[in-house]
Amino acid sequence: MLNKSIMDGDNPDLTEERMKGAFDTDKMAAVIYGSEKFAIRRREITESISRIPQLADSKPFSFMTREEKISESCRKLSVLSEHWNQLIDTNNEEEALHLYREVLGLEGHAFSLHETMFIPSLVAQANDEQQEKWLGRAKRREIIGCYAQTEMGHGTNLRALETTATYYPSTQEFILHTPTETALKWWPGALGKSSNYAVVVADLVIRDTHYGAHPFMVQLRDEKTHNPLPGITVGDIGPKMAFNGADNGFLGFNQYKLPRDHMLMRHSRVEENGTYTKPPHAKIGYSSMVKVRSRMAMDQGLFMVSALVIAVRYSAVRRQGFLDDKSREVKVLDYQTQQHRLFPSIARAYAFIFCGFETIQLYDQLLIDVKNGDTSGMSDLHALTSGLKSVVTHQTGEGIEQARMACGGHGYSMASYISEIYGVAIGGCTYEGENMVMLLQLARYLVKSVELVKTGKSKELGPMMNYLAEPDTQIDLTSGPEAYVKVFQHAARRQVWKATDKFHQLMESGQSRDIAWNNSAVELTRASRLHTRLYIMETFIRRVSSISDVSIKKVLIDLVNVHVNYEVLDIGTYALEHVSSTQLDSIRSQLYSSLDTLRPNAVSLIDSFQISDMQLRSVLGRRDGHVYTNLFEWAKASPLNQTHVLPSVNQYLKPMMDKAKL
Ligand SMILES: CCCCCCCCCCCCCCCCCCCC(=O)SCCNC(=O)CCNC(=O)[C@H](O)C(C)(C)COP(=O)(O)OP(=O)(O)OC[C@H]1O[C@@H](n2cnc3c(N)ncnc32)[C@H](O)[C@@H]1OP(=O)(O)O
Ligand SMILES: Cc1cc2nc3c(=O)[nH]c(=O)nc-3n(C[C@H](O)[C@H](O)[C@H](O)COP(=O)(O)OP(=O)(O)OC[C@H]3O[C@@H](n4cnc5c(N)ncnc54)[C@H](O)[C@@H]3O)c2cc1C
Repeated sequence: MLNKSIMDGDNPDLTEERMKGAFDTDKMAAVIYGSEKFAIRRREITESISRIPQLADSKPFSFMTREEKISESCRKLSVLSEHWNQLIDTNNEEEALHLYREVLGLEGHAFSLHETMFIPSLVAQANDEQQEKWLGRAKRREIIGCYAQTEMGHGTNLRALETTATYYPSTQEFILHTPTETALKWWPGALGKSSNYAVVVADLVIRDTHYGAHPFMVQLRDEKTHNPLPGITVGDIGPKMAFNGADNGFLGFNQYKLPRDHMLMRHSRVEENGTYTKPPHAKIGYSSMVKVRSRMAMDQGLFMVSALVIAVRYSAVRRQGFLDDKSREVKVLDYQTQQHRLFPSIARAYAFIFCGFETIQLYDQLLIDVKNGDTSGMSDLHALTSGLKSVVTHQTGEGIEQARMACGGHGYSMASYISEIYGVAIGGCTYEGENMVMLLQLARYLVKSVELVKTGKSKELGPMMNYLAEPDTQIDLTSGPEAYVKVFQHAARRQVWKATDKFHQLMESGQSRDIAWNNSAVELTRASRLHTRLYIMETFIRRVSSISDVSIKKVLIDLVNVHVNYEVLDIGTYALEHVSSTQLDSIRSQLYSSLDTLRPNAVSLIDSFQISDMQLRSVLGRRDGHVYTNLFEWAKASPLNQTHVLPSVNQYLKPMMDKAKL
């Protein structure tokens, strides 16, 4: 059986699709998840979870209130605590993430930030002694932590954080203080009600000198009673667009005392007498953000995949309208418009995940290098992940919204669950650095790269930047995907140079650096997007070229073809400088034929992600495809349907109607 999802009793329309798939979905899962070993482990973990009934949802998420969601996730975490070691290798981050996604879903929970930022901050920022003291406790989940950096008045501009940590050599203590309302920490996930510790980022002050943002390990609550400690004001910031299983919080300090060794001191130090040692790289304290950004291509790719699993399966069972055969309505997946809506996003999702694997590995390597005193890779990874997180989150939002619309009316129902996926995913456009701001961070690097080329120092260009120094050449579009890479290189190069020239010219005309930068910013962000999309395309092609299995490679080449044609058309206005409108017409035709080629494998391509029904939490996207029965059962379970006559009818509507009858 090539598609391992085929099961007796499934909707025959889906079974038909699965039979059509030309490749083994287990083998594809091994490619997606980086190794056969991990793909197998994922399935084993999913299987083991299904044997623990207490880990199942007690009722559909979409019928739960916020309080119920928080309580449900805490209940499951306590069940999980009895089973960690039997379910996963607790030192394996990817296994842990899979377990969390399966059991707790994507709406957030008490440990969301503990695993993603609190522990990584201790790993990267605490010295050996401090790790000895806290890391084990955190990993054993004796304590729950979060990452408290953003303030009500400042998130992006870390240099303006107002929370102070003032060192007093006389007592060898820091005093943490929130001087104003705007200095309240605001947004940190799991801060409001769950965490009893936090890595707090505050402005370090010693003898009236401000040294800027530094991380501190801070106990927030009593370990026995969980009550806030004296001097701490903490609470939940209220409901959000999505991610409401998480208690994002606020936090204020009133002259809160902290022992000296609670500043995380792997890279910068404050001695007993107040002598300050600066870190080997000014931005080394930002590493936890880089860690999360380096994960985001993978995580966002998986968000998009979840929406696509739902939309593609649904499109294979939804019949509406006619093509040639007037005796039976067609599957909506057969419409070219539906394919155009969904397939380029499938391609992007694969591409994002392949990029994600690269950036996760780059971060892990950087962590080792920095520990060995080599910080030279920090700028490259910062630039790469800044651009990638911005492009990927934006395109994921677009893809999920298209998936919702592809499901027609049912996509708008919470039964599809797509709106929740959308709400959580697009949070990524904001968290870990607002997208425009992060595109501008990459732009700094691009501008510097052009300056290197201009001054004859091309040899010093960082990875991925050599194309900026190359001359424009004639492009032969018949020479395969590499030709499309050339189109992107031309377009990105031209835009990067154009934006840099504009910036330089404005400065030469007398504008200050900051004003000239601001007046070039839209062009600069365009340059960053094109550069990042070039990286995504190159990574996708490189990964697919490295695959040896013939049937897997064949379908992924079909997917690459959808990708390169779609992407070049999508940047048509930039590509027009290098590609004629006749060539664009021919790319259009190739896109339509590549959609057609991909069609028989569409369901198998999304099944290959092996996202369980439990993780998907979508009535519309279930593996069995019995959409209408499942939908009706779900609606009947709505709390509103537990009684024929609601109290509000008796209290308001009926008296109103009765009165009108008199
Ligand atoms: C293991 C199991 C895990 C289970 C978990 C289950 C989870 C399930 C998934 C659920 C998904 C949802 C998860 C939700 C998680 C949400 C997490 C969100 C957390 C946060 O949002 S934390 C707060 C984040 N905040 C930010 O990102 C702030 C953004 N701002 C900045 O980063 C900086 O202020 C900024 C913009 C970089 C500017 O900094 P600044 O100091 O002012 O620097 P300059 O602009 O002046 O630049 C100077 C110079 O420095 C270089 N630079 C900047 N940053 C870096 C860096 N990080 N590394 C290297 N170099 C850096 C910059 O490029 C400049 O260089 P030049 O050479 O040009 O001078
Ligand atoms: C779901 C979620 C979870 C979060 N979790 C955490 C957490 O765990 N811990 C934590 O500390 N924080 C967390 N945050 C906060 C988050 O990191 C910040 O909201 C984010 O960094 C953006 O900062 P801001 O809110 O200050 O936006 P602002 O910077 O105020 O952005 C507003 C607008 O101003 C623009 N802008 C700002 N500066 C510039 C500039 N220099 N140039 C051009 N335009 C600019 C932006 O592009 C944007 O359009 C979370 C946020 C969300 C939504």
